[in-house]
Amino acid sequence: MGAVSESRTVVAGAVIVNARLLLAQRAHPAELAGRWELPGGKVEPGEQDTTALVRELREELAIDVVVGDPVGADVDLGGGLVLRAYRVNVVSGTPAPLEHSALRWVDAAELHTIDLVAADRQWIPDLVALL
Ligand SMILES: Nc1nc2c([nH]c(=O)n2[C@H]2C[C@H](O)[C@@H](COP(=O)(O)OP(=O)(O)OP(=O)(O)O)O2)c(=O)[nH]1
Repeated sequence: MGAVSESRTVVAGAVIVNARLLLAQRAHPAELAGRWELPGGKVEPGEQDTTALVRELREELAIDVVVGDPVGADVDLGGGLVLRAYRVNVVSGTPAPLEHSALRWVDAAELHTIDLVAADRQWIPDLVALL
């Protein structure tokens, strides 16, 4: 009941190691392909954000993470989607681009110049503060 009016959360993870942030290059859809994002995906109905983010990063990157604090503010993507980022710590595995075109580690300077997915640009100051 009421499903059409409820928003769906997209969770995204900020993996930071040695003052570099892990970005993933989208392979699809066409309008986002080639642009860089924080890896993650949609929270399933009834699923916790943290559970969803652990699941998504296992599926997309083959890593196990512990989810930490939120990063920045939620971003309204339109179409009933709300985007939310969390800091995550890798507990096992090495990130591999299982569902993305490529992965890249960026420092604060590179974060300003890379072609981020538009919604993620709002988090640049928050992410730079963590780098
Ligand atoms: N994962 C992720 N998605 C983002 C980011 N920024 C942003 O606008 N998006 C958008 C793109 C998509 O419209 C939506 C997430 O879709 P997705 O394709 O990653 O989700 P998913 O893995 O659950 O895939 P699916 O159910 O659609 O097949 O959020 C981001 O930083 N990370």
